[in-house]
Amino acid sequence: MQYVSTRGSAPALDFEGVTLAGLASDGGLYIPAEWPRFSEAEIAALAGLPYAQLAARVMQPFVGDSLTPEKLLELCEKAYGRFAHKAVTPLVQLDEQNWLLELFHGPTLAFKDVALQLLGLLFEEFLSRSDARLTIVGATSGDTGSAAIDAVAGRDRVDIFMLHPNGRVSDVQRRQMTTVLSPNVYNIAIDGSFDDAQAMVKRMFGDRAMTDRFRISAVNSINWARLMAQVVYYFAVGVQLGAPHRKIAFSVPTGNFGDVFAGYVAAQMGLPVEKLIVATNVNDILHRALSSGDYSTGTVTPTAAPSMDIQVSSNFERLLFDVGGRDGVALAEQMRGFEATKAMQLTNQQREGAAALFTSARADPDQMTQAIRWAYEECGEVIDPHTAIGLHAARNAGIDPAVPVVTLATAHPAKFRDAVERATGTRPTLPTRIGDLFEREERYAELPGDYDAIAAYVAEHATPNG
Ligand SMILES: Cc1ncc(COP(=O)(O)O)c(C=O)c1O
Ligand SMILES: N[C@@H](CCOP(=O)(O)O)C(=O)O
Repeated sequence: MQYVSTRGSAPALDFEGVTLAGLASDGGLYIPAEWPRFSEAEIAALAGLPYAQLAARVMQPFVGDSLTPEKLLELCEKAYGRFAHKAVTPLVQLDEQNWLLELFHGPTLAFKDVALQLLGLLFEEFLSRSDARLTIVGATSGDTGSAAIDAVAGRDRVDIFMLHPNGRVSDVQRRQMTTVLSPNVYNIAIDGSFDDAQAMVKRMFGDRAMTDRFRISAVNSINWARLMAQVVYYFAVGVQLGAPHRKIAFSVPTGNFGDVFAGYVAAQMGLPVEKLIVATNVNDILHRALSSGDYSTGTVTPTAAPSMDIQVSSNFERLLFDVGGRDGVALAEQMRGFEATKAMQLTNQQREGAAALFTSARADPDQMTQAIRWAYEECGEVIDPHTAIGLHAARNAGIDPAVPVVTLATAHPAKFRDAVERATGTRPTLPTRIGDLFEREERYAELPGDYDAIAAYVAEHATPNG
């Protein structure tokens, strides 16, 4: 399997290459040169498989020759063996039409673990084949940070620098990152938003002074391997609900457009998807883009669903590339315009291509609270604010009642105890494995939202490659 950049000028790479590279050298994102396709019989044969086996089958076409099937299965069994639920991603029925796909049973209680537990092992495997070492630079609005840190803490040949917006993540989210005291882990609280942090991370990939000394890589969903591992649970739930003989709709709480793009990939591979519902909070650039073609940023508004407080959604570029005719040169020009003005209009081809599968909705704080309350009072389920935004969108999308609608439950409610308590009157308790989180020592640096300061900090602490 070869991967090409959405901006057309970086070299094509294989799976090992894109995993270690993270972002393409032309500033684009890597995407498979073509989508692998499963037959109906191959999809039907996934039913009933244990999660790790299903994962290895779904991912093998993307991995190609970079790993043997046996090695891929071994890594999947190791990664998903750490989940607290036997099913790894269990499905819960809410009413006749609505279902929740619980993605938060991994070590750090959010859907990010599903991909990052595997990515940590992939880094280890690929680095063991040479003398290289990695400097991972990541941005988090709360959940990627702890999941990535858990996946690489204490590993040889990797340093991780994780930027989070100071004061804009929940106290549980912050402590899940900052109480990991391994010597290869560096947490940095920056003045600014997640978007500021993500922009600085991307800039570092193009900074020769850094890339000449360090092999920079990514754990955010700009790294293709992240998305690949997220495609798996769409197939896992699909076959449980009747695929390939029945269509399924998915409602996805969305920020960086990674999770919902994984659903798009599953559809390209043959999963019968009725609709992908892109659910946003008031930081609604994606809802505006999909409903009117207007992709223009405003300032990021802090909300009770902080992990979705994002305006610049990296993976939207992958969708624009795929539905816009895969013209990297034209997209590079369009993205340059967006980077300069913070606004762009989707082309007709991009709008129509996206509309075939995507719809969108926005939830304000009241609608989010009402969705938490509905799930609690009518269905006996305690859900987190991000999941609630997805559920609000699912219940209002007007999907044919015969089609099951699966809302992705992206975080454990205990990560957002204040918001859940306000809505339900009940304060979720922390699972026992992090029950002592508030007694643990914290360590992190506080830096201005200034690229030079961040680059200097990384250069001072990272171990050079070679
Ligand atoms: C709990 C939670 N829900 C939803 C999202 C949005 O997912 P994505 O960025 O893949 O769109 C995030 C962050 O990414 C998150 O942490
Ligand atoms: N919501 C994320 C933001 C980063 O998204 P990613 O999926 O690209 O890593 C977070 O919680 O950090």
